[in-house]
Amino acid sequence: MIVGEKMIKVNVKNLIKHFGDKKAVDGISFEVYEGEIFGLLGHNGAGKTTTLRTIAGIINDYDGKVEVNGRIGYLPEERGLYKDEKVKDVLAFFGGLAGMRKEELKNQIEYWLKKLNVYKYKNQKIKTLSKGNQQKIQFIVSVLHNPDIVILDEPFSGLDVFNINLLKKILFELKDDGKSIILSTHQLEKIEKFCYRVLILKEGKVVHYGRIDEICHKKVAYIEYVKDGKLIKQNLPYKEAISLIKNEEILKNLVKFEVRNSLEDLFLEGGSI
Ligand SMILES: Nc1ncnc2c1ncn2[C@@H]1O[C@H](COP(=O)(O)OP(=O)(O)OP(=O)(O)O)[C@@H](O)[C@H]1O
Repeated sequence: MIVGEKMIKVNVKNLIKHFGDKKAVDGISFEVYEGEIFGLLGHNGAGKTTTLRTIAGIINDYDGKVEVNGRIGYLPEERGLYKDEKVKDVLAFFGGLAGMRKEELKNQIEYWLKKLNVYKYKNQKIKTLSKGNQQKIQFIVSVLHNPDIVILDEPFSGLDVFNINLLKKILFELKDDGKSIILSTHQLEKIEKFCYRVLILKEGKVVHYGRIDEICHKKVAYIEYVKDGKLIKQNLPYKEAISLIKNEEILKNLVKFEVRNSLEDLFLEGGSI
């Protein structure tokens, strides 16, 4: 589907997913375009992994609509490779599963191992590699078959600063090549100024959705006041907060009023605006 100039690669509409009584994802909607890095943010348990697994086709029983337009590569949160097998054999196995031809597979394995600085381990068993290097091999599994949409669940966890930067550089290259990257993280500092657009989730619901620069520049006020003996805490659009404190009763009982606009603030409070 094309909207304006942009090709939509993933279209999620009113997605709801229950696990028993637990609503893990509660009616979220968003789009991911061709050639962008899209961030899914939220604290532990916010619903990020469930959303990514649904897009990846691992979860099939859900309400709502999930349209995927292209081939998917997926780095799961729970890392798991065949630890007693050699790096090159594991990659050949997964590439084969994805339908890659022998010659192409050989070239791609070599290309990616070199790109991620792990070529020298190609004949070693997975279990002999450090955690970070095992993760790099698992990342290679997710991109080896040249997917259009790369889904990465917490791709930076377990990597040192050098490798985080290496991975970021590679993700930028993939984006410039027209791929759509969807990644999740609970570490904000890892994605600020990196993802172009983000979806912030809290308890399965969308708290913010849009361009990171717009979200950060949207003026928000955090307000605390006592009403009927209860402390009310709210994040509100700045103008709304101003008109609220024009109410004498609220002004009299005001505990805190702060103007906020950084992503970190919005993320931490998770208020609805
Ligand atoms: N297979 C499952 N069975 C039961 N409950 C589940 C299952 N998977 C997820 N949940 C619940 O759904 C909610 C959302 O979980 P999810 O893993 O999607 O969150 P998350 O944002 O990825 O968290 P984290 O950062 O900790 O990985 C949590 O309350 C979790 O306990």
